[in-house]
Amino acid sequence: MTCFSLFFRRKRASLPPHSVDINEDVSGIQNTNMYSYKELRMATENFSLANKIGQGGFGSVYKGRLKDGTLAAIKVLSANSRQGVREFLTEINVIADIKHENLVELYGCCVEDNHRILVYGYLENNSLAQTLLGRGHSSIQFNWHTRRDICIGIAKGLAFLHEEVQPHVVHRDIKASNILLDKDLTPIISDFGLAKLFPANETHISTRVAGTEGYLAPEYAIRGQLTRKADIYSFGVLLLEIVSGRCNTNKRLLFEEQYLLEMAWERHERGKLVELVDASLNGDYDVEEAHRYLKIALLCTQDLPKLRPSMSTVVEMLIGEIDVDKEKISKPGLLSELLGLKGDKGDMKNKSSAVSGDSSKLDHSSSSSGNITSYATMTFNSIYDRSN
Ligand SMILES: Nc1ncnc2c1ncn2[C@@H]1O[C@H](COP(=O)(O)OP(=O)(O)OP(=O)(O)O)[C@@H](O)[C@H]1O
Repeated sequence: MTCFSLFFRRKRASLPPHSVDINEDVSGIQNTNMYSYKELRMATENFSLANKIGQGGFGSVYKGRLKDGTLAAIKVLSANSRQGVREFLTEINVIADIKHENLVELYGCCVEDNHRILVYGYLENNSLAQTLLGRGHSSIQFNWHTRRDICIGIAKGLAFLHEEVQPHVVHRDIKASNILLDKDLTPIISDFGLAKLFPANETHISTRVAGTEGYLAPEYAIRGQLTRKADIYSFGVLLLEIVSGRCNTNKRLLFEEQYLLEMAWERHERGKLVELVDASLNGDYDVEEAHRYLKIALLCTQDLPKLRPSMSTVVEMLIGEIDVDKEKISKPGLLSELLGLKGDKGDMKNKSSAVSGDSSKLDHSSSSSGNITSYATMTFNSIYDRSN
């Protein structure tokens, strides 16, 4: 096992199952409504399959009607939850006091015997992963205006967490499946189980890496250095997904098309960024705006965290208040330093085999594009694949 594989034990790597006892201190929960198990059982008709609306790492999610008639999404921590009790507590700790139109609303929780349940506002239109990026049929029309509004809404929610909430919140798991849509297709950021609070005087912390493959900022994935810029990187990846209508990684495609971020950098260098816009829009979009959005995505996914704009700047860029054309985008490069792989392509090839032992993908990457990010992503992915 290489040292890198420690980072990537599971797709949603965090705590090992049962690392925190179910009875971990819940007595401190004060800042939210406490529901009785009986009320939630009645709300969901005894947690019936008919009311089950989702399944995540945490456990099952049910739709239910509370005593006062409000519709709710009721998340039941499963006995063998890999999200764990600690994330249950984090979720309450982080969002119970926060209200924003782009953040999920926590109505309360239930802590009774071994039951650990979270109760949220119910959101009618599933997640972006299930709708925009899902393979199944979705009745939602994601036209350009809708996509633009979704991008702006997510950015505003994140800017609020990063810059207005005290202590600041880093979400750590911004991705398509954590963006839910309400009945008006307003995007709502959910799933705060991995979030970290940053007191005002702390700019970064070193932490165990948790998050989702494909969205992880390199400095965080490699060094565990967490700042708000890690969320901004993930947001950049998500922005690319929304504009292009595809997942960041799709291993069923031709090799050259498997990694969306690679494609974006490659198109950017050829001055053809706009080729990435979702073909299903049939050209019905504002070309300048779409180009701007793709450029913002690249600004957010620059290797050096300090070069990535803040979230409030991203909001201004998205709504057109800052001229993105004047912004310089720094090509990938830092990854090679982080991996200790400075040098020419030949160098990278040799070291790649040494690190991962899987030279076929890496050879392909370095010879086809010579792009260091591409190379490093391949390294990440091969390490990741083998450690799972
Ligand atoms: N507030 C909500 N309103 C409506 N549906 C919800 C709500 N919260 C969750 N869901 C549904 O439940 C599903 C599972 O959500 P959950 O947050 O538990 O897991 P996930 O984010 O999909 O996966 P993971 O836990 O691995 O990140 C969602 O995809 C969504 O369909």
